[in-house]
Amino acid sequence: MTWQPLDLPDADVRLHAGWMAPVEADRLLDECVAGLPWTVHRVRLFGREQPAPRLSCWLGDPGAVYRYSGSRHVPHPWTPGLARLRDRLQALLGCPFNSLLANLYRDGNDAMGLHSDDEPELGRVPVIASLSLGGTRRFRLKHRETPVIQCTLQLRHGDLLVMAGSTQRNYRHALPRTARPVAPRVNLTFRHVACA
Ligand SMILES: O=C(O)CCC(=O)C(=O)O
Ligand SMILES: [Fe+2]
Repeated sequence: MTWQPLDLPDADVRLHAGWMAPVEADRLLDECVAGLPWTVHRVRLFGREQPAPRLSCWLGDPGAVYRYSGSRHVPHPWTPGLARLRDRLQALLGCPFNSLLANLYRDGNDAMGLHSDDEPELGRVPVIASLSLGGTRRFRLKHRETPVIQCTLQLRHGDLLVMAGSTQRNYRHALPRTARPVAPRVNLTFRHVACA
């Protein structure tokens, strides 16, 4: 398998199914679940602060402070394994990543609602590289202006999804809940934030 561009107007989304080999993905999943300082972030939803339905952790370079859903996040330092993965993704995609949001979806009740990764510090044309580990989950993309333009992908263990260009400006994305029994899933989204 290699890169598959998604056929979506006003966007640049590419999926490399099985980008990371299963053995390596197994090891990284275990390292992340056991080794990252997971917390429940608070998110602002309809004007109210509430606990996010998932566990999360920010990692990054010391200056890469990031505002997300109304809170200010100072990153944890890179672990050796995640710093190596960051270097690999920078070389592969030819762009810098100084920050990583890791999410742990413990079961099908954990989810992420429709949003864009369009905070000002990500810049006008952010490149977001997202690695999926663990249980397969659905990922939805929905056009902002024309919501009938949407697509749903299944993200599997080792899949790498890259959202670039005008994707964040024109689309929102989500990881919906599911009633199906699903294994825990870790998602690693590498980003570049402008340092203050
Ligand atoms: O879990 C996913 O695949 C999506 C995560 C996401 O959209 C985010 O971290 O901003
Ligand atoms: Fe996102």
